[in-house]
Amino acid sequence: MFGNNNVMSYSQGNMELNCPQPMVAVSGAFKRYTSKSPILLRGFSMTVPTGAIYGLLGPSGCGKTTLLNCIVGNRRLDSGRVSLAINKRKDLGYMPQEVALNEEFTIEETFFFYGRLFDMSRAHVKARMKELLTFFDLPSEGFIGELSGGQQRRVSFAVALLHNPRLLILDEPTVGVDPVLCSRIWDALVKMAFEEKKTIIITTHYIEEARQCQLIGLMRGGVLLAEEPPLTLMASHNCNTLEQVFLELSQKQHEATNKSSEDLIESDIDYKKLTNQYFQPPLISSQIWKKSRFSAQLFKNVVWMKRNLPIMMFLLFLPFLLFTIYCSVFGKTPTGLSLGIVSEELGSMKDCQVNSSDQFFNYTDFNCYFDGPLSCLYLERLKEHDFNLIEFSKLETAQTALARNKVWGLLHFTSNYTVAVLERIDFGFDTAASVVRDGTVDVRLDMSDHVIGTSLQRIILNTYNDFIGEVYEACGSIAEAGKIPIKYHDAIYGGNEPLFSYTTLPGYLMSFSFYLPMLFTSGAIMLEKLSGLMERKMIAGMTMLEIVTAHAVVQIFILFCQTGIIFYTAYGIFDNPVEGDLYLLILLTFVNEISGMCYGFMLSEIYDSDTNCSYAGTGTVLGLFMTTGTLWPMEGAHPIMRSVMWFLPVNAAAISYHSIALRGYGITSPIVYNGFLSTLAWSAFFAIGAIAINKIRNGVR
Ligand SMILES: Nc1ncnc2c1ncn2[C@@H]1O[C@H](COP(=O)(O)OP(=O)(O)OP(=O)(O)O)[C@@H](O)[C@H]1O
Repeated sequence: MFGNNNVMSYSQGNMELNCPQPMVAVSGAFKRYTSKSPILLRGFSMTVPTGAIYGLLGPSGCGKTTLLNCIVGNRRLDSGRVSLAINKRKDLGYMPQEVALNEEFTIEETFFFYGRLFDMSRAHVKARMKELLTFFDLPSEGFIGELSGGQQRRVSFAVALLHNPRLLILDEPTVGVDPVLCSRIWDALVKMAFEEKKTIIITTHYIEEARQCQLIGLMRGGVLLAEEPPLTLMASHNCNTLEQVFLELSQKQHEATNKSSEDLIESDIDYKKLTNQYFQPPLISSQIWKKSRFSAQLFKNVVWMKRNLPIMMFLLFLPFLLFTIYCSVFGKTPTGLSLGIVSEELGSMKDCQVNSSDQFFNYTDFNCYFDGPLSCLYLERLKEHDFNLIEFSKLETAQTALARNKVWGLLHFTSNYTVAVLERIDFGFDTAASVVRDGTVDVRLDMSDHVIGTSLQRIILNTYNDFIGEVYEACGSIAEAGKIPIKYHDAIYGGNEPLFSYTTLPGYLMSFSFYLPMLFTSGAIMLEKLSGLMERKMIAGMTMLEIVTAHAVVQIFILFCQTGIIFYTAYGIFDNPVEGDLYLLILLTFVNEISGMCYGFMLSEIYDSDTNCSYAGTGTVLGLFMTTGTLWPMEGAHPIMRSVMWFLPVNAAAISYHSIALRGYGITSPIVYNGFLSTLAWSAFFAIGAIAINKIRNGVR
């Protein structure tokens, strides 16, 4: 058929205008997008006979594309009926207004993708492709994204014809096509309708090219103004052009209603009363899952990954990068902190190095012997904690340094410190208040940083405890007599000196492993939605289940790689503790990733804009991150928040992970299996939510 310019002339009398079953019949159609948006169809009716070319004309924005979408079952009418003489999607060829093709595909891959979708054999696709490429004057090689706009539209047109459908719906097919090719296309359409009894519905803004249609439907204000052959229309209105006819009919409608088309659309009618007759779209129930369509979508996903290697590398490198940064910088005890020292009993801290035990430091009155004054001994113990001790001769200067953050803390010893400490030990209950005061180390801290401040408090106190124990020993007692009478036994979990990063790793890992799949999934689905690819594939018969399962296959492959990289970084390169079963941790991470993926699906169903979708995703994960114990333990939260946090996604998984990794609990522990159950329940909730939203918004498929 294509490439043959010897087109037969075709008159309006050849179609089956009075055939018993028209190819497309729309009756009493009502449609608006939201309760606040204008009514686009107000009891609209049209009849398209089998074997006709039907030109649907109307001003821009009057709802032509919306109507076509309702005919092909991509959108639901609010009320009214669409009847089709076909019942298989394979019999429908649809060319949307936008190009809606994968830019990463080559021309050949595009044909094979749609061929596979329609279950065509490879040889058949090849033969049709050759024919169509010649007809549309297209190159046989090259990426879609590298073709000109006009060439892309022609590929889009050719794809609609690939499977030789009985009903063709073409939304502005001749935009961007040169006049010569345009005339060839119209010849071919006429021939398809005449010889092959194909039915074609076409919208166009070039009203005069619609002369070649057998029937013209003039749409305005949500209704059909006329539905007649073009010559009849022109004759009955005494006009030479279709454009004049359209203007005249619009004028008449305006005068009859005394309203502009916009006013008409927004007229105050009781919409709910009018829209109580809903009929299922005829092409709605295609087979829910078909191997050929699934494999077409999987093929598309694999090609996308191959053509977007930098993004793929980034997705794999990102976990390594983030966990390397986390394990290198997060949760370690702060070191090298500057501490100011004012010791009035020393001329200078250098005096601590002078060993003159025979004169000053031999406290024979107390039977105690030291290498230097007691402030020296305490400072020696503090130095073991990697402090940078800075000596100040005056308290005022030291306080100024503290105020200017030159030091994080300030320790002040009185001139009588050593003797006062020893007198206090010696006199016990009889110690004078002035002695207690002289034997006290005055500590001033900069607590603006909670972690540094509490770390300093802990070290200063623990070091004092050890120091005073040594003093007691030197005075002939036992160390414990001087120390705070509390004995810490070895910690049952977490070691005696746990790093903060050990505690926070579960929350961080769970938040991150939820976030990445959510981002990738919502991004991939939004990309398809916004480019019109999703609609086009679904009109061709692909189901949401096939799209989701094909995506899940790819996503699970990526998740395997990412999980491996995360665990290798956290436990192979860095030495984070694992008391329990490593495989259980990996399984929990994987389940959590699946939950993130399902959340990504749900978000992509809720939002129509990728920006809103990624804001919502990032926002929720940031919120969840706060509740996972990464930044602060849940036990410190407000009681209401504390009771809610248990039911949030990611949180139970993080708690479960914590117990496996740091306490060595197994799957039989309630805290562990609750983490699994909660994550699985959330996955199910997100998946069901995604399906429900999809059905509510787009109709059952
Ligand atoms: N998904 C949507 N949600 C809300 N409004 C929409 C949606 N799609 C289209 N519209 C609005 O519905 C109206 C009709 O759009 P439609 O694309 O059906 O018109 P059209 O007649 O095909 O226009 P054109 O000839 O310019 O392509 C427009 O005002 C459009 O903004």
